[in-house]
Amino acid sequence: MTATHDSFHTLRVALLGHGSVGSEVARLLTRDADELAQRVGARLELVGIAVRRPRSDGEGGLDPALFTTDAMGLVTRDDVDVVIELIGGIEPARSLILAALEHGASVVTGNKALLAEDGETLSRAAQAAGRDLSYEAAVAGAIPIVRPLRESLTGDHVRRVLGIVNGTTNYILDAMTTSGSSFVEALDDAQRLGYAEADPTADVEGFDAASKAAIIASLAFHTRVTIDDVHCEGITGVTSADIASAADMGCVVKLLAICDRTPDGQAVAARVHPVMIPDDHPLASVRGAYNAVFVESESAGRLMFYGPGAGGAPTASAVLGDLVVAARNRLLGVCGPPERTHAERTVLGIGEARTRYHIALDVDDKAGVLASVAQVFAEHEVSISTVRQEGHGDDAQLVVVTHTATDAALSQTVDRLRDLPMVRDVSSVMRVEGEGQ
Ligand SMILES: NC(=O)c1ccc[n+]([C@@H]2O[C@H](COP(=O)([O-])OP(=O)(O)OC[C@H]3O[C@@H](n4cnc5c(N)ncnc54)[C@H](O)[C@@H]3O)[C@@H](O)[C@H]2O)c1
Ligand SMILES: N[C@@H](CCO)C(=O)O
Ligand code: NA
Repeated sequence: MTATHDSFHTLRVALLGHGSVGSEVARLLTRDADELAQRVGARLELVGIAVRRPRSDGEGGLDPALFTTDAMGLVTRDDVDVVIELIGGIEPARSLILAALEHGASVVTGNKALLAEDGETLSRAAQAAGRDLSYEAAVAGAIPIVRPLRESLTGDHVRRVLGIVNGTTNYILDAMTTSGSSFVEALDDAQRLGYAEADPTADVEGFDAASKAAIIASLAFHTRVTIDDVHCEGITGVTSADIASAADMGCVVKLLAICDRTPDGQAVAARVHPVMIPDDHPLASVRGAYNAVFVESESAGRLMFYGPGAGGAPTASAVLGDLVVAARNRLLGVCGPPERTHAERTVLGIGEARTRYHIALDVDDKAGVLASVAQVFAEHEVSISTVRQEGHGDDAQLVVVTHTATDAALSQTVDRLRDLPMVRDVSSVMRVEGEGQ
């Protein structure tokens, strides 16, 4: 028999932030109140929304009395069961989350920047309080990836996770590739559509993807990886020439987060940088603000998670999913499985990563140049996969794609190439993923 609304308990929810994601969460919590009550087994009452500036207009049809600028007062109310943090940034978000947990509330957050910087403090506080700390929205928006890594795959050995985890940069690279938009035009669109962070530097410089890589690596490899461990290069240096060069090779340029562990499982690494990937690679067809995450694990094999990685409504879906689970747990008087970061694995630097390079060199068009260039590769034990010359005379360019080598050897090779008198400029250097050794 279905319970009537009046027979339900009420759980009280406080929301911090009413921006792209917060406003959508508030809207759905209100619109779907009856259905959510059925799913949880209790009504979810939104008791306050913390905002930076006072509101009297009852934005989004909400009762103006819900809005407050006293976020700390809201999270420390004795009657709040779940706090949803959607203001972003390190402070005051960290202090608010810690205060909420200390006061007995479970916490749902989408704050990858904070989790990647100081997730350990938050998860210890949640464990000490016996409350849930959930953050599905923090990685790849709507795509369920945190829960699969934290729960579904926790009996397997994850070897590598490879993903497009930033919608803004994927949107920009896609627009530059397919419609020839400029970087600035595409970024403006991404901001207007609510994909970009409050400060879009976090997106375009790769920090947002690096935060997600740290969270993914921590969950996948059961160890603690922070933002400081992640090698990070953004897309501000990607030129239309790089995109054209990739197209000539049958590739597209994507910003990838790559998390892997050594075959013995003793060390892990996480990096974010632009790569060229072949057109027929599944990640090449991830368009617009969509995200995709590949997980390779010992027993499960290759799994792919794909979907909207940013935007108010998709991200609100992940937040509400966490909210329903946290609320059910509150009713049962339990909390979900704690994060297990028992393994203190070494985190390797970028120099030890094994990768391939695409290098474009503006060179003098004369005898012996190719031999001199090839000699530099040989000296660093970097094997060349393909080499082609484009143009002649003053326009001569050599495009070299290497086999796999350590990043340290590849970057030393590029430094030496810059010193060669017949190399006028190293016009493009980009790592290559996909087929080939
Ligand atoms: N937008 C997305 O697609 C997306 C996706 C996944 C995760 N996230 C994360 O969700 C969080 C919110 O993102 P958003 O896009 O909604 O941001 P936003 O900038 O649109 O909204 C943030 C809101 O918080 C308010 N705020 C900031 N500081 C505050 C404070 N001290 N007290 C009260 N209110 C304060 C701001 O006024 C704003 O309304 C961030 O952590 C972000 O990284 C966003
Ligand atoms: N700014 C982020 C939001 C999702 O985390 C992005 O563009 O992917
Ligand atoms: Na997610």
